[in-house]
Amino acid sequence: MKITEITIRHLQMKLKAPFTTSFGTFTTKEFLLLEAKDEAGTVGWGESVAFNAPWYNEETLQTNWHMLEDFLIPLILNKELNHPDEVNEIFAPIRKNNMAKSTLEGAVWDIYAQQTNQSLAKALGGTKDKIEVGISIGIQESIEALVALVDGYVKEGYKRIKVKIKPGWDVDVMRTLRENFPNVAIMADANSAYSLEDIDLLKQLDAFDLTMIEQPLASDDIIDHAQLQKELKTPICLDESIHSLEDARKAVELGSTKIINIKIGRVGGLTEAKKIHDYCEANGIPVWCGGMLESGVGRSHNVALTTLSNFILPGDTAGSSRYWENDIIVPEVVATDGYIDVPQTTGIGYEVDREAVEAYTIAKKDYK
Ligand SMILES: O=C(O)CCC(=O)c1ccccc1C(=O)O
Ligand SMILES: [Mg+2]
Repeated sequence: MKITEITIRHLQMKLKAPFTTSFGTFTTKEFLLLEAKDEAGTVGWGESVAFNAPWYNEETLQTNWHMLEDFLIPLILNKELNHPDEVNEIFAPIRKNNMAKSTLEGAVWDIYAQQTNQSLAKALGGTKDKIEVGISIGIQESIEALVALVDGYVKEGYKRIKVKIKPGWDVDVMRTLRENFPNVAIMADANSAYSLEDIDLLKQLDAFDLTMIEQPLASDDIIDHAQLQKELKTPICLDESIHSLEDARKAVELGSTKIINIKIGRVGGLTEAKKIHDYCEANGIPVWCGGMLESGVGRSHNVALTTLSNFILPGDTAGSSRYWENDIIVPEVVATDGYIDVPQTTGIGYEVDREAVEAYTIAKKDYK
């Protein structure tokens, strides 16, 4: 397999409803979509999950474009590749910039799956033909509004409800949810809004039988999380702090995390995501697939990854219609009773709707 042509597009899609986390509110989603073609004409797709501002991590879609254009694409274009795992090795000398790396690596995986006549899920070693999904709900105007939203999603069948928390929107919110939904799997995601000084507040969350608390402390920390986990009954799940297999190993050895949220972009691609998955499986650490408000392309990669056996907990990969009026893939990703059927056709298993892509594109550049 040899990639001979690449196109980067900058897309802008309006979210159906604003999504608020402890670090900011999204009303539209801007992202890069990467199309790669090999010498046989096979087309593969990758999505950058970097946002337009460095809130979640230090990358932005503009830094991703720079890294892809000036460093990553030149390393891959016209190079003979036998397997997508080689991309992970080729990119290794370039530090960090994981979301940029993952954008191109994902497209290579899609092409590889098609060239070997299998679904991306099978190419990754996945075993499930349907996956269990949960949903992530942003910070709302009022607790009543949140309860009404959760009620709707529970009735739709989502297998786990995650809510965003921040100082001032935490203990009362979680108590009210537990009172209203005694039998639902509920968790909280703080996106690094707390420090060890908040330990008494965080301990109050232990009363609500939460499945886990995600990334309560600093985005680059694994030391304080270990301290916090000693004092908490609720399992800690790391998101922002884990960028590689090495990070995962250190966090697990220190006792900083009992569960890991794997995001393909954050860890630099599907190969590294698989490595973290395999390490966690061998060490009794359940994983689940996080989300970054992806379009259908990124979503399809998340669906494929979630078919690996140690994705035991429901992920954040909700159906397309939870985010978009019109997604850029056909069919859209559909969640029914909290399950998504994994497509069996080759590659990502969904057709990219080129008309929709063009309609959302605000910039574009070709590389040969
Ligand atoms: O529905 C999704 O895609 C997941 C939403 C979500 O929780 C999230 C959205 C944007 C940035 C960070 C996060 C997160 O998991 O921390
Ligand atoms: Mg998170």
